[in-house]
Amino acid sequence: MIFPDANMLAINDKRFVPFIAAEAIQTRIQELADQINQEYADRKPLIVVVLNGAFIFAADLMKNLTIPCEVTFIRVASYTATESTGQLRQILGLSETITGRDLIVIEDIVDTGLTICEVCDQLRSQQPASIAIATLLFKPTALKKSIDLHYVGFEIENRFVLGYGLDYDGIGRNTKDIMVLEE
Ligand SMILES: O=P(O)(O)OC[C@H]1O[C@H](OP(=O)(O)OP(=O)(O)O)[C@H](O)[C@@H]1O
Ligand SMILES: Nc1nc2[nH]cnc2c(=O)[nH]1
Ligand SMILES: [Mg+2]
Repeated sequence: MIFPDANMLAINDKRFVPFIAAEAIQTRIQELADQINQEYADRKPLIVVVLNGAFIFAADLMKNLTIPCEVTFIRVASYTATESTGQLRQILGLSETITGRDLIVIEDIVDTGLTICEVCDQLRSQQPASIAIATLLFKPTALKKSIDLHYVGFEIENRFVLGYGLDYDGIGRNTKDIMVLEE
């Protein structure tokens, strides 16, 4: 990945080095938004942002959308509630009726895919008209569940990344560039 202004970020014992530059991120987001603007030209999608990680990507993507759209924010509970069917993480915060709506779910990263699969399964149970996924980052070699990703910013190798919404231990979400854990 390219990065023009070399620098380094240290958090606790970890060192992160530049990986995807802010300019490259913004250029790619504009391309994704152009695609969404075309494909949803005659629809009014509901943008479903998965907090916390996706908040910066979602904001920049939405600024480049020219179609009418609404936005809502959900969170996947970090605790697990054991039910007879197995382990289920709840979706918190969804107050809208999504039945019959065209949903675009926004994630910062699809890694194992477990989070986005859970989110989509639970959204699907309320019978939306359609669900598309937009993720800024995708680690294909880490994927544990097969999932159809409609809008992918960057496919990356299986390394821990940080910045532009992504954290390490709660820190580091506020960088304009994406950094990677130094090997
Ligand atoms: O594909 P997966 O292996 O499930 O990983 C991806 C998820 O992990 C991160 O969220 P996290 O649960 O760490 O919470 P956060 O968004 O609040 O940082 C990221 O924002 C995705 O939601
Ligand atoms: N910060 C961060 N969070 C993640 N959640 C799943 N994969 C990652 C990653 O590579 N970095
Ligand atoms: Mg997340």
